Amino acid sequence: MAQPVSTKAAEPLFAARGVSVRFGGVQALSQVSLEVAPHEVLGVIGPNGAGKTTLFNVLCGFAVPDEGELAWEGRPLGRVRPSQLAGLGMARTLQGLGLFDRMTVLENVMVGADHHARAGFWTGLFGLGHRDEARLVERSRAVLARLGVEDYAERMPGGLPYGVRKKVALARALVSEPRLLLLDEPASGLSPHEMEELGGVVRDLTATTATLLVEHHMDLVMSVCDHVTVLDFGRVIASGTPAQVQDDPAVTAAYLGTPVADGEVS
Ligand SMILES: Nc1ncnc2c1ncn2[C@@H]1O[C@H](COP(=O)(O)OP(=O)(O)OP(=O)(O)O)[C@@H](O)[C@H]1O
Repeated sequence: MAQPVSTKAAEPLFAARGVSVRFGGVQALSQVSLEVAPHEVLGVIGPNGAGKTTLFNVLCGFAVPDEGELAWEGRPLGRVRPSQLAGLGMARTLQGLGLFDRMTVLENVMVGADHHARAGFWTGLFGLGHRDEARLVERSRAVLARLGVEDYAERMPGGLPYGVRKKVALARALVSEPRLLLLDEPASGLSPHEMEELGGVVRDLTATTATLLVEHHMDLVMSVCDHVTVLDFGRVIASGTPAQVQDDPAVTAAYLGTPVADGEVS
């Protein structure tokens, strides 16, 4: 097996250390560690049941690990709550898009900016000054334009094509100008063209934002990620550049369903 490499020079923006999660008798995650450096794109892959969703939930603060910790810029976060992560400058998109059907696309995106609005968007609805609100509208429209869906700003999301709704969910995450974006299967349901566009957006974001994506589509992972962490049966079995993990026999074995011997597990 190729040795896991550490080619990361920068202090990690976000790190998980020794994270373990059990569900009854199932060890969903076992001593999982990873680091996301500023401006990098980290992919998390693994076969079905490898623990990707569980890890994503821990990173978002939705699930509390039995062991291990998360750290932001080197500082342990302790017990993490989703709202706390947003305050640090972290945004996420989930597999279920979670758009509000009774709000326009633009309003859905504005909701994502509550990290910037001092009192939060809902309070802001009643208390934001005109100038603040105008700025928020402008920023939300700019993000929609960046993703090529500004023409849908006044529409309700319900009847829109899935690819458009997915971009709206991404716009809602981006409007808070996060330093770290967590994406759970961002390419699922997208056409090859939309997937390519998504890859371009994620790469462009590296100027300001680090991204961690959990993804099944290997083409996307291999083309946009700087580093990839591979899970199998809740363990990290490989990590390195896309080329390194692709050449790793433990990764091939995991995807072919061949159990990896204990000695090969890093
Ligand atoms: N709430 C739960 N209760 C019991 N077991 C669970 C629960 N959630 C996940 N598991 C188990 O934990 C393990 C990891 O599941 P997880 O959903 O994190 O994997 P995954 O890599 O996201 O899988 P997939 O690619 O199929 O979505 C699996 O064995 C799964 O059955």
